[in-house]
Amino acid sequence: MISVTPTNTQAGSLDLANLSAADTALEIQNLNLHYGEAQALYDISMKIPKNRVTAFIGPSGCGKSTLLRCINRMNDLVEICKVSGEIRLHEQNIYAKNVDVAALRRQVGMVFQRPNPFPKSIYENVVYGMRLQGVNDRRRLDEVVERSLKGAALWDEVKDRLNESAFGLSGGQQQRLVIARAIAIEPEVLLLDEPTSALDPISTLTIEELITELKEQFTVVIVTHNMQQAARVSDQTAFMYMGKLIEYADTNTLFTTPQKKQTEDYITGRYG
Ligand SMILES: Nc1ncnc2c1ncn2[C@@H]1O[C@H](COP(=O)(O)OP(=O)(O)OP(=O)(O)O)[C@@H](O)[C@H]1O
Repeated sequence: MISVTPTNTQAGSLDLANLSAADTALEIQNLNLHYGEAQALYDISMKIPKNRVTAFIGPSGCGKSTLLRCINRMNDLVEICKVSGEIRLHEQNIYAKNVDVAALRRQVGMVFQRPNPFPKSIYENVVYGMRLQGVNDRRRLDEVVERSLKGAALWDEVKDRLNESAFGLSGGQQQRLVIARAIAIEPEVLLLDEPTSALDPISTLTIEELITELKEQFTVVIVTHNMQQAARVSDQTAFMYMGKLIEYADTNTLFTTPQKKQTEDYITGRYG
């Protein structure tokens, strides 16, 4: 008995195994990852389609966040972490020696589980990345602030208090501010690591609606513990177990007719 019913209005199904280059945002190939002696990812290969939402699901410790963090090389910050294999963005392996990691992280933005606004005003949080790039033209920054806050469905709530501290916002508003900060520099890919797990149900719903809008402009990859959330927001779902990619399919297909017994056991709540 399948307990999760996909409810989102998913984009039409894609042949994920044979995705054309034009439809592919990222291609992960034979990715293996070790933390010291312990292997956390085993030979992961998958194509992540453009302008869609891809969810990584699976029981705690299966490697979802590790895989997500490989996509913008956040794992570089972990000294004992060793990666082999490739992740290609525009045909370029992001693990190649000549890659500018700061530039990669501008193309591949990330939002974490807990909202992490900077101790600055709402306005300065949004323009932080622009200022780092040396942009100080007020009119241009004003435009970015309005566009990004509208894009993060926060503008109407904060337009009259842009110079107030970001810490005065609710948790859900802070998470949307962090999304506005991430999209202000116009990345191509947005990585969301359990973005609603610290939020109340209403804020969660707002962020889920936002994710569906964001895919028009960005490729979104989300890690979630919550299968209902994956079913609501994602177009494709990857089920991982013990560091392996067990099944990757359109969300509707994965939740209604899983091909692997491990997937079926997980989505029907038999383990995890
Ligand atoms: N910095 C680290 N150093 C050593 N081991 C790590 C590190 N980060 C993760 N691991 C290990 O890698 C494995 C995968 O962890 P990861 O956090 O990617 O799983 P997850 O599926 O995202 O789990 P959760 O849903 O609980 O967040 C686990 O065994 C974890 O203990």
